[in-house]
Amino acid sequence: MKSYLAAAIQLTSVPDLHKNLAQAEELIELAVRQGAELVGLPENFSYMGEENDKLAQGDAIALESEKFLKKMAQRFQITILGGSFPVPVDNTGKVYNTTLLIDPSGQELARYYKVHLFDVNVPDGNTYRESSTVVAGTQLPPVYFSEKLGNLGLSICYDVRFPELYRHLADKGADIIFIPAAFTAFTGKDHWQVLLQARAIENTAYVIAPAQTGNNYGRRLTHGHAVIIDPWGVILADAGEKPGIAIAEIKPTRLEQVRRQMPSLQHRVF
Ligand SMILES: O=C(O)CNC(=O)[C@H](CS)NC(=O)CCC(=O)C(=O)O
Repeated sequence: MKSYLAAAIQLTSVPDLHKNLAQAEELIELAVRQGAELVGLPENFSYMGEENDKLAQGDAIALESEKFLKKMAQRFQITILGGSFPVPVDNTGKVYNTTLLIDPSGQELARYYKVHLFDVNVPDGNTYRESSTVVAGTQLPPVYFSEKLGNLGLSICYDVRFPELYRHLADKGADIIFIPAAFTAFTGKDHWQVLLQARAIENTAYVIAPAQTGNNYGRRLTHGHAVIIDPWGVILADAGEKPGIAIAEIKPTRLEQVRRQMPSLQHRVF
């Protein structure tokens, strides 16, 4: 593994596929100009909208999103995580909430279907029933072993509340964990940063957390603050509340140092 720059992209995705891809492309290009070699996009980067509209356009969103990711990876010679997008599941009328990791040649390296679905009545009055349109994945997420970039672990958004999933990634050797999200503004203000720092600290791993921000549609407000966190839990970059990027250096020497200073992964009893 070498030292390199990684970027977490922050978007306000809306119910307009092509507009979202154009916004994403601009920010990917900005990250690449600043030297990023690994770039992550947030959950539902290509479409945020009413569940029924998302389903109705499911095939087009899935196809265009995957094509877009491959095109960006090849054009800019980067490894890219397509935070998530819906992929229709045969004979169900539903989709998998899917994240894809693509290499600079456009090859798919890893794929994960979100396991934990956000079926929550948020105390601000908004109700979420992700399971009404999404089929839960049944497999733990993969770790992709990259000689250059380190071992890259995948996850999506609400997963962040389930530490056992990240222990699995740590057991598999994850050095860098992706947590792309569309966190609600209401839960995000109290939970987002704390949960992300906890996952970084307890697994002594970098966390790259691309995010949705602002008013995506209707009353849907997302928290923003795409961040990159180091294995000690320090926030290296924070995109704030507007669309933009968080960019920071990923360093193998820092990983080794923190794992020497705090060898908690080696002290596990259970
Ligand atoms: O709504 C959409 O259009 C797209 N889907 C999402 O944003 C997903 C599923 S509803 N959001 C989350 O998982 C938020 C989790 C969260 O906010 C928390 O854990 O507090």
